[in-house]
Amino acid sequence: MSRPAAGQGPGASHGPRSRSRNAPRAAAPRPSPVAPHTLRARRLHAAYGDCTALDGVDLELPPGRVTAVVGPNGAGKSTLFHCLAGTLRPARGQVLFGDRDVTRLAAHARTRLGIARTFQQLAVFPSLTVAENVRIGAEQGRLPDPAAVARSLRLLGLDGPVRALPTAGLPTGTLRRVELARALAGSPRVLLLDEPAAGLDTAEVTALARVLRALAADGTALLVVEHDLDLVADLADIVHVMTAGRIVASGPADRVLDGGAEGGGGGGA
Ligand SMILES: Nc1ncnc2c1ncn2[C@@H]1O[C@H](COP(=O)(O)OP(=O)(O)OP(=O)(O)O)[C@@H](O)[C@H]1O
Repeated sequence: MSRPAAGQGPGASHGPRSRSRNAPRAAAPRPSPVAPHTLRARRLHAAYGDCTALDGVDLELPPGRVTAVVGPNGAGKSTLFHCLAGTLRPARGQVLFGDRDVTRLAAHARTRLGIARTFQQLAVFPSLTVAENVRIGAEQGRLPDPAAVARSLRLLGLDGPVRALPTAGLPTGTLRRVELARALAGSPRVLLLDEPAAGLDTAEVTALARVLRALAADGTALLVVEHDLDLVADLADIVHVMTAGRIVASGPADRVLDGGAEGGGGGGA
């Protein structure tokens, strides 16, 4: 995702150094238009003591697209995820939601704006039923829409008898669906997914991919931080490879993942 620095891009050394006053004015470079609900990280830096976790990361999550971040352990994926979700404040850089700077906005306030997340370590309330857990998502989200609870339960196949069961003791695959349904019940515009396939079997991963594709087709922006490269290849419109706190390659999955992303490689950006 690296971009040429100002003055270093293609053609930067060409053209006259000065031009006559009457020469036609070249069109001023315009910032590319940003869709109103695009979540963006700009030049993010984060550190834990002496350990640099993010070293100038740029990322864009456009509506209707699945964006994946992959890379070896310790690359900085979770740190980036936390900065986007609002559970970690970067040392430098910005997080923008459309034109709004949300860098200093707490996680719950971002959820209200429509930035929802799931957790790598499942975080459902064990004594509450499936439906009660999902209802919490509707209350905390962008729109307090009671119909969204039923819709989310249906989308995730949780609208049968399981909806009335306490979540304690339910299998991991079901709990992942509960988490996702809870996030969706708030009608988010952006969905941040931290290892959504962890602990799922092949059939569950296939079903998950189908749901996530449908959400993107409906206009939701998705971020998937994931070790399951088959899922990433199947799902992502664009893949960013992180190593040592930087994005070192970006592009379509078939190009980027050929380089062996989990080993820290990756194709050309
Ligand atoms: N709480 C913490 N305290 C100190 N160092 C941390 C902490 N969390 C992460 N780090 C360090 O920051 C760097 C980035 O870690 P991060 O968890 O963001 O990477 P990751 O790509 O998500 O790794 P994984 O795939 O293992 O989850 C690593 O060097 C890690 O050891």
